[in-house]
Amino acid sequence: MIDIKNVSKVFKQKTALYPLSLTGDDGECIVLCGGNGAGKSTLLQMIAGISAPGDGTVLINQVDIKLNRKQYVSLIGFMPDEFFAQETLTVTEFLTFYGTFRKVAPSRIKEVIDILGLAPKKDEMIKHLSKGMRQRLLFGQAWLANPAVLILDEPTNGLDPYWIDKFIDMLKKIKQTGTTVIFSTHMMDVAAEVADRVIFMENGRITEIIQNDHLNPKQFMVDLLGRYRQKEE
Ligand SMILES: Nc1ncnc2c1ncn2[C@@H]1O[C@H](COP(=O)(O)OP(=O)(O)OP(=O)(O)O)[C@@H](O)[C@H]1O
Repeated sequence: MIDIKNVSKVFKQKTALYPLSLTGDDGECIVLCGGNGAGKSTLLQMIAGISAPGDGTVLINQVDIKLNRKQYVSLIGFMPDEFFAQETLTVTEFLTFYGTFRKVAPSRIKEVIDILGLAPKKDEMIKHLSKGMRQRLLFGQAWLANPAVLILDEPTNGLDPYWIDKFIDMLKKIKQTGTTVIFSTHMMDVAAEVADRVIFMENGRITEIIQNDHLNPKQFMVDLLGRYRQKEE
């Protein structure tokens, strides 16, 4: 579970996040929505421990990164919005590299490659992969060790409709294992399918939270689209 208490972030003079608190339960999926510069990536990077909050704390399963970084990092998986690795590594080498830190068995690496449809590309260098394949690989890296909390920055960017549907199915299964999932997206249909809660952000603040009661999926979609269009106007 995630417990965010009063975190804020200022870059030089620019406030990227005003003090914000949020919790995410085991098995819950939280989706962050909002326009460019709303603060979604800043918040996700703070939960991932990549960017330190100016103020406040983030706890994962009660662990504070400032007190036990090693344990904190072992509890999370993070998919950034851009590729960050040496692109001359092959698909298998890249996942093996990350798997080594997390003591992931080779059989699990193979399983993730298969599930993500990357088996035909397993010996291909990352630089030769399409955008969608890179996205799947980045997702695989985050999910590899079955973390307690999965943090994904715009995971469906560049995915074709087939892989968007697969991604939605995967997240539904991952939630059932008790993993807390938090991700950002501009795709309301993806949010409507998997979110238990959708958090709208604007200029570094939470502006609205829409809870999914799972009783009326159509109404949830209507509520999300209504809120999204309101923001666009
Ligand atoms: N490293 C940085 N240095 C300075 N300002 C930054 C930095 N990272 C983010 N910001 C600023 O913080 C604000 C929030 O940015 P952030 O990337 O979190 O938004 P976002 O909601 O993820 O946007 P997008 O949908 O475009 O990815 C923006 O005004 C951005 O310019």
